[in-house]
This record gives sequence, C-alpha cells and structure tokens, in this order.
Amino acid sequence: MSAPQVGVHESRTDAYLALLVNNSSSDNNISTSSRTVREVSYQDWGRSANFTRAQGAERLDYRLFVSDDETEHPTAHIVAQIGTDGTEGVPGFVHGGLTSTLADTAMGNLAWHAGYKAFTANLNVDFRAPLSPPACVVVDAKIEKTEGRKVYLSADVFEVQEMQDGTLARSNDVVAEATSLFIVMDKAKETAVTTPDTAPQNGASTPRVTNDDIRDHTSTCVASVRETLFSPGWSTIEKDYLKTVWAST
Ligand SMILES: CCCCCCCC(=O)SCCNC(=O)CCNC(=O)[C@H](O)C(C)(C)COP(=O)(O)OP(=O)(O)OC[C@H]1O[C@@H](n2cnc3c(N)ncnc32)[C@H](O)[C@@H]1OP(=O)(O)O
Repeated sequence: MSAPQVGVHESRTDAYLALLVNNSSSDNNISTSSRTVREVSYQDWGRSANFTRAQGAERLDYRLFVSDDETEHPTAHIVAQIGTDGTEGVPGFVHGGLTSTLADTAMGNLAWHAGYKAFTANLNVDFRAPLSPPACVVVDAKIEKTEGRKVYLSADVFEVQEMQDGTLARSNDVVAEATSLFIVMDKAKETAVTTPDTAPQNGASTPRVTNDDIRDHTSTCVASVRETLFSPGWSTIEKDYLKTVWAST
C-alpha cells in the first residue's frame, strides 16, 4: 500500500485528518463517497473525569473520530500526539500501557457510540514495533462481531511520519495490534454503575467534575502548551500540530 500524500499547503492537523480518509474538508467532519467520520469531543462525556484527558497536552493529546455511517459495523479513529513528558517505559520508548490505553479508548468509544454501554472485560495487545516519543500515531478501531452482551473489537496503531518532502504519511508498519472483548452492562446491575449518562446530580459519594471544571482545565492545558511550544525537544510536526489544534480552542 502506498502511503497517502498530502499537500504541503495544508495545515498539519488537516494533514493528519486526511490520513483517515485520504481526503479532508474545512470542518471537523470528513467525508468521502464511501465513508464519513465526525469528531467526538471529550466534553460529550459531560461530567466524566476522563483519565486519558487528565494527562496534559505535553504528555498525551488526541482527537477522536467515529464514523457516522449507518453501517452495521462503524469505525473509530484516533489521531494522537504523544509528548515527551513522562510517556516512556523503557528509557527512550513509549510505555506500552499508553499505547494500549489509546487502543482501548478507541475501541471503548466506538462501542459506546455504536450503542453498547460496555466495559472492557479483556484486552490483548501485540506490540509489533517500538515507538519513540515525541510521536504521532493514528488508531483505527472496528467492531469485529457481537454475540449477545459480548462486543468483540480490534484496533491497529500506526505511526505518522514526516516524509523528506515535508508531507505526512502513515507508516505501513503497525506499531501495535489490539483485540478486546467488551461486555454490555447487565441491566440488573446497571443502576449501580455511575456512567456519564446516568451519573447522579446529587448524592454521589465522589465529587464529580463539572463542565466548568473541564473548561478551566482545558484553558490551563492550552496555556501550558503554548508555553512549551517552543521548548527544545519538540519537532516541527508536534509544534505545528499543537499550534493548530489549540489555536481553535
Ligand atoms: C466511554 C469511553 C470508554 C473508553 C475506554 C475505557 C474502557 C475501560 O477502561 S472500562 C474499565 C475497565 N474495565 C472494568 O472495570 C470492567 C471490570 N469488570 C467488570 O465490571 C465485569 O467483569 C464485567 C462488567 C466486564 C462483566 O461482568 P458481568 O456483567 O457480571 O458479566 P458476566 O455475567 O460474568 O459474564 C458475561 C459473559 O461474558 C463473559 N466474560 C466476562 N468477562 C470475561 C473476560 N474477561 N474474558 C472472557 N469472557 C468474559 C462471561 O464468561 C459470560 O459469558 P457467557 O454469557 O457466555 O457465559
């Protein structure tokens, strides 16, 4: 498969997004004749204190897309920026748990957006190639099959690389391959589970994060990112990517 090429006149973010469908539009929805994906804001999850969003953009930042097609098996896609701040496991290499988390996040969000209120029961990850921070990756997730309350999913993680001519391309070599089993919440037990949809307004034993908190946190992240944009260690790709992403917030 030849790597998709994107024009140098496009912003880096558009270029990353173009990798998803090899075509980009001016808004955050991307369409081709065969596929449409739309961006999912993490604020869609309301008061969820999302673990992956609490890292700080210098560590992990990503944008999530799900297909809007009325197909039986929709897809989800993550375009992620992995920074240099505390992302390593083996020195010099991205911790496998972070890669696994991205795969789990893509598959979990896909399950929920496909209508399955499900939890990860089992997650398998084959790490195929080491990843060095800072890195940019794309994650493609899909639903393989469903059986009753069981939802089987898979996700592939690829690195995004800058070519010599400045264009971006998805590496042909997969960084990690994940499969998972999600179990839809048992109706009988569902009321006992606090989810973003069902979280009680009052009486929760643990204080919940509000949308205002999230907005404040986002502002802090934006400020923090702006401060670090020109610090050593960031390649042009990451700087441009973050500048573009956060300029729109
Ligand atoms: C919204 C965005 C999401 C982002 C991604 C984040 C996803 C997550 O991190 S979720 C958090 C991590 N996961 C968890 O905390 C889940 C913890 N585990 C649990 O709560 C429970 O074990 C749970 C809900 C998965 C299943 O429990 P329960 O509803 O009682 O299912 P149970 O009745 O035992 O089993 C149902 C079926 O699934 C099977 N099953 C359950 N667990 C597993 C497993 N780990 N492996 C294989 N099969 C399993 C059972 O064998 C059973 O099969 P069958 O019907 O054929 O007999």
